[in-house]
Amino acid sequence: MIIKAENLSKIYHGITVLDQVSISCTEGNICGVLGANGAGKTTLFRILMGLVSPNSGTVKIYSDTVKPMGGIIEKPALYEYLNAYENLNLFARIQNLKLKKAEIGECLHAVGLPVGRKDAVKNYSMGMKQRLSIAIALLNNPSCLVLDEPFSGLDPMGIEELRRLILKLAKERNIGVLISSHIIDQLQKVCDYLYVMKEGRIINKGSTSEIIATNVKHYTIYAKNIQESVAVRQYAPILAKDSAKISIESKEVTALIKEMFKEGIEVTSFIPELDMDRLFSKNY
Ligand SMILES: Nc1ncnc2c1ncn2[C@@H]1O[C@H](COP(=O)(O)OP(=O)(O)OP(=O)(O)O)[C@@H](O)[C@H]1O
Repeated sequence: MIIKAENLSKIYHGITVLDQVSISCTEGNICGVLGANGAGKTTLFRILMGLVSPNSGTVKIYSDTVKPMGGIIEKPALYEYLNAYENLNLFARIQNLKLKKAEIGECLHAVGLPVGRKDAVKNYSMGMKQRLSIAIALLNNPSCLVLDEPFSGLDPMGIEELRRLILKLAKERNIGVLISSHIIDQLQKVCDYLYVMKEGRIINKGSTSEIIATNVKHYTIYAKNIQESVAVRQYAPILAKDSAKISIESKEVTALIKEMFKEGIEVTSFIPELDMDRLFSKNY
């Protein structure tokens, strides 16, 4: 265990924006917090980072490092007119860290940024700014990395690259990572565990595979000869040229795939589509 928060509540101007929220993250694990705008994700992350005090509840951090938490809350805060090297150097000095040029180069390399680029970060893409902010958050070798909406503003390639970086960091450094988003697709491909937040409360939680299995509404199957499948037809599919959208219980999926295999259907993908109403209506 790296971080364990229990029964966190936060009240702003008489309004409860966090209500008895409990959340934890272990070494090497990536936990996602999914919630619509205003659900309380940023407030929760601010409390976990020690930037805001809760009205009640506890945060316990299990780490020997001096600064166990690192993170980005809301958008990357960089010195836009300095270059990447100068940004890292400045943030290191603010924290009393004396890094050699080569060490700064290593920090840039670790997040996949070019080491030799000399121009100001105002020229960087959003994805590069996110990477640089992560490099800054990693300066103290934290045990837990907190990333608030890290995918926002990124294009699909940028999202994929950032996902890969997060997976690499969690694995190589054995750190816990907490990520928030209001888009489940952004979290489900990278998170081991998901918390679903609504109006300041955790209303659903579980391993990502459990959450997907219990909240899938439809699957879209892609296969060139899908129209020939008798097995698929029993699910009253919505058929397109080489795809079929069906409603099926997740426990029946394996049997259907086996049937389709016997029929010689050349399945290229089987994509689950989550039922957002179900996901957000549960009362955990
Ligand atoms: N400093 C503050 N003072 C007053 N109200 C606040 C403050 N910070 C957050 N809130 C309120 O708390 C609620 C939760 O906001 P928060 O930013 O934590 O949600 P969020 O899930 O991160 O949303 P978003 O995705 O839009 O950032 C909102 O109603 C917000 O207006």
